[in-house]
Amino acid sequence: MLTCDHVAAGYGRTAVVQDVSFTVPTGTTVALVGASGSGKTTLLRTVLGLLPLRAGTLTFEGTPLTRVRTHQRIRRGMAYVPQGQQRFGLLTARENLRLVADRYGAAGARRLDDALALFPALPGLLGRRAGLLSAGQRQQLAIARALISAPTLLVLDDPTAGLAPSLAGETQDALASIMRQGDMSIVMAEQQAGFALAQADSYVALVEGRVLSRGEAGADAARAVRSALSR
Ligand SMILES: Nc1ncnc2c1ncn2[C@@H]1O[C@H](COP(=O)(O)OP(=O)(O)OP(=O)(O)O)[C@@H](O)[C@H]1O
Repeated sequence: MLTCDHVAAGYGRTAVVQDVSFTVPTGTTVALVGASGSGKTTLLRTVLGLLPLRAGTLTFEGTPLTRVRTHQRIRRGMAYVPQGQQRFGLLTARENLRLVADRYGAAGARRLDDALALFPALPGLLGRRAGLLSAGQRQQLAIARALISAPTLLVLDDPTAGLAPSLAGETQDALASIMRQGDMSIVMAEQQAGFALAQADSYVALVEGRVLSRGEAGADAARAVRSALSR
């Protein structure tokens, strides 16, 4: 379980995220929605420890994260898929996946197969350099790589933003399947307040870095939040 309690974060003199509180109960998904620039990425980077916490508390699996660095958070079970994945572009897709799978022996090999089964296009692309994949294919590769580490908390930054509808649909199907399995907690940022908000267990809507509303997710919440955010 992740708890964000009155969290604040920003850059230089700019306060971006202010007084944000929510929890991600184990095995559930929280959709983090808000317009471009509302602070979603800033908040996610703070959860990972890539940006310092300026106020409030972050607690993961019962432990305050104040002195826990990013690599330690990852070792404790967090995985982060940033928006617009560019890393390991010179390695093939297969090498990208094996790099992670090899750390986990037989379990890693099994999880690699499971991850490939979620993304029908990936098996045919394994020999291609990651840098030559399309943005959507690279996004799928990045999610697959994160899944192989069997995280307890998967943090996804707008995983379908800017993707062609067919690839966005495939990625959404895979994410919906992961959510249904309920093996991990998920925080998923989304600008469009669409798929994530409809499918998640709960949501947090941000406006200018502050919580506009939060509650149970679902189709009704998606409609209400879209209407509130467009005002
Ligand atoms: N490195 C940085 N230095 C200074 N300001 C930044 C930096 N990164 C982001 N910002 C500012 O912080 C604010 C929030 O940005 P953030 O990327 O968190 O928003 P977002 O909700 O994730 O947007 P999007 O949906 O477009 O990804 C914006 O005003 C942005 O200009």
